[in-house]
Amino acid sequence: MSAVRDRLRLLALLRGVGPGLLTLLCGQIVLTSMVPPATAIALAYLLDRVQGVRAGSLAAAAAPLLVFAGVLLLGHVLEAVRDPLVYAAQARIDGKHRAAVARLAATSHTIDALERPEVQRLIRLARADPENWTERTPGAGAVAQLAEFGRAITLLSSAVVLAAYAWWLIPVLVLPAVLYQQLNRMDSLRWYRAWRSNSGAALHAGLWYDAIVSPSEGKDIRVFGLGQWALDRSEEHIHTLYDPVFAVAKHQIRAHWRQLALLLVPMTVAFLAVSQAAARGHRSLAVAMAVLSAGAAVYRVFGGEPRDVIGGIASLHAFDGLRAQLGPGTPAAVLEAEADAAPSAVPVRFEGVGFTYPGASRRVLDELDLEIRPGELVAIVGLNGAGKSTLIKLLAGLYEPDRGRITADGVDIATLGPVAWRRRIAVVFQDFVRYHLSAADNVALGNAAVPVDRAAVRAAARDAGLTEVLDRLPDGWDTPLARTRTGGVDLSGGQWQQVVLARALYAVRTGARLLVLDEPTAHLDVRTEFEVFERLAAHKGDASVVLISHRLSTVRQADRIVLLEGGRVVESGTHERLMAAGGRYAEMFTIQADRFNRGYDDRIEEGELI
Ligand SMILES: Nc1ncnc2c1ncn2[C@@H]1O[C@H](COP(=O)(O)OP(=O)(O)OP(=O)(O)O)[C@@H](O)[C@H]1O
Repeated sequence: MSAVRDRLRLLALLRGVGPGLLTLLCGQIVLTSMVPPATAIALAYLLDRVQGVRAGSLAAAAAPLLVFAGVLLLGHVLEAVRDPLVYAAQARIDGKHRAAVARLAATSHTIDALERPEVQRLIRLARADPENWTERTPGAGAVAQLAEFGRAITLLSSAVVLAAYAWWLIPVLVLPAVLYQQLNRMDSLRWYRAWRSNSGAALHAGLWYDAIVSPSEGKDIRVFGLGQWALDRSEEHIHTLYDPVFAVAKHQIRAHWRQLALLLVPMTVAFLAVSQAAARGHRSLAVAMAVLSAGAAVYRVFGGEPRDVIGGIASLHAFDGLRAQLGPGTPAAVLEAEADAAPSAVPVRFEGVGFTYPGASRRVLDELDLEIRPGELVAIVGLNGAGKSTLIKLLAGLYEPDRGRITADGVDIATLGPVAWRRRIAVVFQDFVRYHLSAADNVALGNAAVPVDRAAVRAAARDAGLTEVLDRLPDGWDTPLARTRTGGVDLSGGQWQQVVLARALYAVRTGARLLVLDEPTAHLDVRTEFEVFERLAAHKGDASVVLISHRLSTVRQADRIVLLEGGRVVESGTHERLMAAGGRYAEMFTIQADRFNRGYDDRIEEGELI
């Protein structure tokens, strides 16, 4: 029953093809399915006439000859239009299906689900992207399923021709043919399982292959001389993927005699019987020819591709699995409607927040209390691994606390809804994204919810100290920030940080009231960093700012400095107060200042503190 439901689901995808193209495709399939029996009948008609006319005067055979030629010609035309029609239909279905997978993945507003290997596996399988070494797509499955109806028409109409001659031809020819197709389908299923059982190898092969051809990994590959090594790894994984598939294929070729026997034995029996009847004059040669060609058609209809249907259904099942993993989610339109277009700055509080990464045992945040007041510039400092970035990810709603809550003006941000909350905040992550887009788009992506405001883009770039960099770009604002794009350029790490800072400042100019920056100045030299900090303080308006930095010389200007250790806030106050208190912050600052004065890196590692 579920097999029927799966097939109906595949057919339902054909709605995405559009009425015009679907009509053409159905027409092509139905007409193609009628060609074999029509050929059989046209042949019988022709032979009948040829037998009946005297040698030398074949004029009476002209009409049946024309009919026969017409049927053959129609078959060729239908064959020729098949590929473009199928290609267009598959492309439309697959495009819509992949968009649905992306939409489903986007309904997950936290990122913990996307970090699960099972979710990534399901996304790859559901998307069925040929780039992921997937050969069978839902589009191919849907079209193959439709084509199976065409084959059923051929089978039925050929069976009618056969039955008109002798009913016993049905069990002799049609039943073995159905069994033949069943064996084919089982073979395809085994083949598909062998293929899927090593899909992880495809992923690894792809990773090494991408590393060889990508400009970023290409640097390491060349510097460390890893080219051949990476190629060998990629080939190893390809072998892991294909060896079991080839083994199954080899076994199937060897065992193919069963199918051959099913094909040849009944066909030989039936064809001998029909030929003999014609030879003895019991039936005319014309009828015998019609029966023989209809009998052959019965077997030809099973030349289809069960793998397309199996692969397409597997992709739909993966889509269901993904939906189960990600939960129902809330439609983006509903969340958009709930979001406030012009939020105001409000106090944000971490109240007894505890957090452990899914699958990890160590608690990263533990009973953390912190208040960010409206308009305040709070710096968060701490050693590597103290949990600073985690705190920001929770603040951005990318993970939910396992204990306690984060509130905005007293309301839990979890109940505010992700869109409403994210409209209020702008975040620059340590591992920010360098979009292969123009400089202007890279800044304007700070707020995709409003139409691009060129004046705000320019102002944000100016505030981030980016104007000089942009002035030097060959195509100004429209220059793509990627060397792999025509006319594109690559920026230095520090310049990229300024672009991303401008992105966040653009978000503030267009409505965000909490600016969160995770090490926004790590790539900047000390002077530029100082300037950026000054600009930030000057241009943040009434927005609150949370800033993470390892350079304590920069954060000393913050309204308040918060030291994170052991998953909680251990010190909080202005630079002067914390220095006067002589605690951990004062110790860190003194070590850093000393190292800086001696010309070393000013970061402090664990173990340097007493
Ligand atoms: N996605 C993740 N899954 C599991 N553990 C993680 C994940 N991200 C971070 N961690 C762990 O959480 C702890 C805190 O990491 P976090 O990145 O928040 O520290 P941090 O203070 O920002 O460090 P740094 O100063 O080096 O950036 C670390 O032990 C890290 O290994």
